[in-house]
Amino acid sequence: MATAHNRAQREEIARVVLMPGDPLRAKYIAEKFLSSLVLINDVRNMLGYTGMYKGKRMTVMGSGMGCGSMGIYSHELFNKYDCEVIVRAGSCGAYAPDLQLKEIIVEDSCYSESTYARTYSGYEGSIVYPDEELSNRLYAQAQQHGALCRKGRVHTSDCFYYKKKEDLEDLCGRKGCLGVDMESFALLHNAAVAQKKAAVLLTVSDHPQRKEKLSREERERSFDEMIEIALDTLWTYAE
Ligand SMILES: O=P(O)(O)O[C@H]1O[C@H](CO)[C@@H](O)[C@H]1O
Ligand SMILES: O=c1cc[nH]c(=O)[nH]1
Repeated sequence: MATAHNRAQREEIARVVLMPGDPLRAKYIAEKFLSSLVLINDVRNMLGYTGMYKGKRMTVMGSGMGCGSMGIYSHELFNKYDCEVIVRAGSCGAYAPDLQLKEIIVEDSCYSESTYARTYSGYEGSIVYPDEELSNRLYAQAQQHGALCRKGRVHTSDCFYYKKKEDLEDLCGRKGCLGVDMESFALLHNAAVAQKKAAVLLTVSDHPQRKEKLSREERERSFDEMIEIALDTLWTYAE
């Protein structure tokens, strides 16, 4: 079948998918954690692999950056490839002052001012939710791994760089967002519309208030704890 953005045939993609933003992180994950690997997509270098994890079939594929890119890939995975479960494993910036670098957030909701959902489906709300059961399983798995982890709301922004200073009192204080990423809103909304399951795990990579951040190499390769939590949780849904 293939699409304009994905050369995989339907049967080459598993029903459960792990999606980091960075396609090179997808390659790293696939090569480190999966066996019997097959490269199933490299259109636009958005690398995707299908392989075995602890005896079950899974796909790992990049989403790219921003709601536009995540919107395309997750739409196709849910609606053209019949995927049932997608977990995003990404990096995020911290808003909550007491978050630590490398701390993990399991999203319980996502706020955005993005027009993505309105454009996609006519949804007028600014908050979307993950699949509750999937999210609870991610959190339980994080606790089993002994990870430094908290559950909470995340802001999905269309901007990584801002000319106007972010209103942290509004985003963190009033709206209750622990941190910020750029894709969760599109993934969770697409899943809700398709009546499929999606959830998000994020590792804190930047803490602007504390002037702390991870290096480029750390963003590509140091998220093993989050990745294992995501894979072990997806395993419970895999065939
Ligand atoms: O690490 P990933 O998953 O790409 O996520 C975050 O990192 C990128 C910005 O550096 C954005 O895509 C943001 O959502
Ligand atoms: O969206 C993001 C991701 C990582 N760090 C940020 O500051 N923002």
